[in-house]
Amino acid sequence: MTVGTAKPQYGFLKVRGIFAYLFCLSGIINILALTGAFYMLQIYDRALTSGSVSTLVALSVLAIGLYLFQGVFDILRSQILIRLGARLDNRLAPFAHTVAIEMPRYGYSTAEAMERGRDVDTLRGFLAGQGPIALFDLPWMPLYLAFVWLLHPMLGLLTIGGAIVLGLIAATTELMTRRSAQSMIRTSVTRSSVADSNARNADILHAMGMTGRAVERFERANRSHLDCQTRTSDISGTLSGLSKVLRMILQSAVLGLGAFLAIRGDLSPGAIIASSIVTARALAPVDQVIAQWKGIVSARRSHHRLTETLAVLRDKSGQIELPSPHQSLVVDNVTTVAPHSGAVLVSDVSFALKAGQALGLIGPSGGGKTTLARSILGIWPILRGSIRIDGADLNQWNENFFDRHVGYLPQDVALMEGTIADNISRFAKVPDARKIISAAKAAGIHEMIVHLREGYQTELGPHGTALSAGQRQRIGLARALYGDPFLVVLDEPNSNLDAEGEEALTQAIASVRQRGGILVIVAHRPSSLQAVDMVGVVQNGRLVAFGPKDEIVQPSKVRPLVVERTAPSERSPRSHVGE
Ligand SMILES: Nc1ncnc2c1ncn2[C@@H]1O[C@H](COP(=O)(O)OP(=O)(O)OP(=O)(O)O)[C@@H](O)[C@H]1O
Repeated sequence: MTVGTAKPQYGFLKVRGIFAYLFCLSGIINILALTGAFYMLQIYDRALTSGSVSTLVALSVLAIGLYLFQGVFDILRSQILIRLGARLDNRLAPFAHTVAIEMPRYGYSTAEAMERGRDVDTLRGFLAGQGPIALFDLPWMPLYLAFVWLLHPMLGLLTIGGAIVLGLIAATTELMTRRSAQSMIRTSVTRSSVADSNARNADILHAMGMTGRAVERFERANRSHLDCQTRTSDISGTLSGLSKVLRMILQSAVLGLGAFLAIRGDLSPGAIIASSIVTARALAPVDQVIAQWKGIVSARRSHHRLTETLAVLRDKSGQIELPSPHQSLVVDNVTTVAPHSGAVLVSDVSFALKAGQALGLIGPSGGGKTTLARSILGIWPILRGSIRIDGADLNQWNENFFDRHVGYLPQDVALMEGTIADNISRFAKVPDARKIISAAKAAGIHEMIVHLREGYQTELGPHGTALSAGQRQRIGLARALYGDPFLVVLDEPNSNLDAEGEEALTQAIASVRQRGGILVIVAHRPSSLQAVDMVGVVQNGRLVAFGPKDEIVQPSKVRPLVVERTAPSERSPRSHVGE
């Protein structure tokens, strides 16, 4: 999957320096964390034995100073991690969102696509939590083990043994939760898909009394997600509890062993307390890592997916801006497959159009007209062949080309939340009022718009719900015509139009031709073909006929525009409709 956008700032790689800095900072914090142990050693073995109050005061002042330092470094570390999360978010969110927008084109569900956007949130949330702190502290564990070893090798051995057991628990947590964590993502995506589909089809659910069943469907998806979540939490919760108990046992065991060694005269009383403090501190990160395991796994998964996401973003920013197209559209031997299933939907289609020509695509329902229109615009990636505009492959044109020189009206119109002016101007940063009005006039909807109370500033709800289907279609047409694009593709633009709308459409097609543009229209009604000069018949995924309208559609037989449906295995030779 390649996506044309600005150059991705690969935030992950650039944070390596910060990670090194955080590692060193964690080193300082961990060294300072030995303060308590040293303080105990000095109090018991020096101040108490000498009975010197001034030594006690000096040691206490020093300890307080070191604690304060540790606190400052701790705050610094967590602030850096929070800012790192925000910085990653800033850099990655636009790219993750671009991919989320692109994914449905490749057959992914909206819920799967939205998951990419959530990955950025997951990663930022993780960086602001306790997980990374535990991970940064973990490598400094040997420092504490060495300290305990120096106090007495037997204490060192006991602590190392405890650390190994806790490490094994962490590894078991990873192994046992891996599979259920994956199922959790799957069930979460399914749940979001069901919720999304129910919300989108609210009208149908209400009108046909399907709400109850829709809720049941959601409940089932929700239950299986919750089951997965419970299983994962059960495993990590149990192992986390076990590790906590073990840590407490170990701490007491260190105290006990220390006391035993002290009784034998091998250890000072101060060392007993110090070893207990240090053991607790040494094992805390392992404990934390186990407790935070769910978050760590989610963050790792999000990181992995974002890395993949960024890898597929192809940089088109350096691409040379080609001159404005003004000559031709060539569809050369194009074969398109369905995203995901890989089924061939359109095969070996070739035709060429010159500036000033308009092509009407006709044929039976399901024949492949929409798929061909989508392939021409690069919405669905083509498997074989090429689409060339003024000789240059579609891949060579950058996003500016599509913005300035392409107009598209899809079958389902798809207006966005915003004003009518926003929608017509394609959400231009600086909308050009002249162009908006001219596009609205070309679509024959200017009068209707100015009669609205807010005129061009009328806010459309999500999906343009404030308008009728015919009005939405005409605003969609105006959006396709905005800025006089060179290539205009209209997919059944008249399915909701009245006679006046049809007339405006015919005029719009004629004016695209007059100004030297190229227009492709997917048509079901003969009336849409009035202003076109070329006709192509798409049947069973093939262009079975292509040529001047007068040759392809015989006026006496205009009715049979809808070609008889043939079995998918039959491949018709080139033929003329109505012959
Ligand atoms: N997302 C998809 N995944 C798989 N197959 C698809 C997808 N969309 C469409 N198809 C299949 O591709 C074939 C062509 O569909 P297409 O929408 O291009 O036909 P059409 O000629 O535009 O039909 P209509 O006139 O009814 O709009 C159909 O058999 C359809 O089932």
